[in-house]
Amino acid sequence: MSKKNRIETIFHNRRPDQKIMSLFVTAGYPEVEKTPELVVELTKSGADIIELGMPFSDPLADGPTIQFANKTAIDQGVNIESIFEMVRRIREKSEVPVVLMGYINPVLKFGLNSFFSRAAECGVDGVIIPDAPPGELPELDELAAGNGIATIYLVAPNTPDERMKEIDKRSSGFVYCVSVAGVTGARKGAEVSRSVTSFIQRVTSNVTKNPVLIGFGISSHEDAVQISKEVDGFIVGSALIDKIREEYPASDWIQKTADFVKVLKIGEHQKQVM
Ligand SMILES: O=P(O)(O)OC[C@@H](O)[C@@H](O)c1c[nH]c2ccccc12
Repeated sequence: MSKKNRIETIFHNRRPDQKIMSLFVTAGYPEVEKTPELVVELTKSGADIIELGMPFSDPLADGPTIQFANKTAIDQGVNIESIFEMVRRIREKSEVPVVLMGYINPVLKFGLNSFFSRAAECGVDGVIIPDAPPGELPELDELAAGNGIATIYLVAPNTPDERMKEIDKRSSGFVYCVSVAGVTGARKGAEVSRSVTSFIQRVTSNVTKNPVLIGFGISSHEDAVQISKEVDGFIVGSALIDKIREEYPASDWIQKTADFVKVLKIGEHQKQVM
């Protein structure tokens, strides 16, 4: 992969005690025109990586919050081409690593070859395609690598050790550790922390080449700190979208969302002493 990949740079430059925070938003939610501005503001509030969801009508791994965001975006006509345009606009203002996250069908329909070359042109740094298991589409890995784009694969509690090693080998950028079996969605803190410790130990002993980010169900700074202790950082999606949904369409919805992100990153207390 090319040296300039922004995801690599982020992990390379981070301080030893710093947890990388990746935020997921559905491209075009709540408004197509606002996605670039929202992303730039999230970055100013501490997002280290942005995952842009490519909305799909049948999002198998997603819970109600992201399904709702998907539907809102699709109803506004969001498609892969318009998402590339959003990334291009983000790049006018920010060097934040952008990962496109979505399902394989629309990508295949767009054409793998043109998908990866256009993605690279617009400044995309990585892809997460949960229903394209590592090894099943070798041309996807080749095209991504050829265009300097990281392929981020997922490990889950039901992934055997040997498979985790294989996933690590085939991944670049980072490995996405899905903390619980099930779909995306904010969960209560206790539920997040209880069952995952031994799973995380298994992940950190099998995934040795790539950094590991953990996601699914994180909704507060406290959850994030606790669950990411042994890994390189964390991912938040549904809780952020819930927040946007709560604030939108008041005129200050972006600012309110950005404030929520500051607290997610550093905690309520630190925010007050800043
Ligand atoms: O929403 P949560 O529970 O905070 O989880 C992150 C998640 O939203 C994001 O990374 C994601 C959105 N759709 C997915 C599908 C599969 C895996 C991960 C995802």
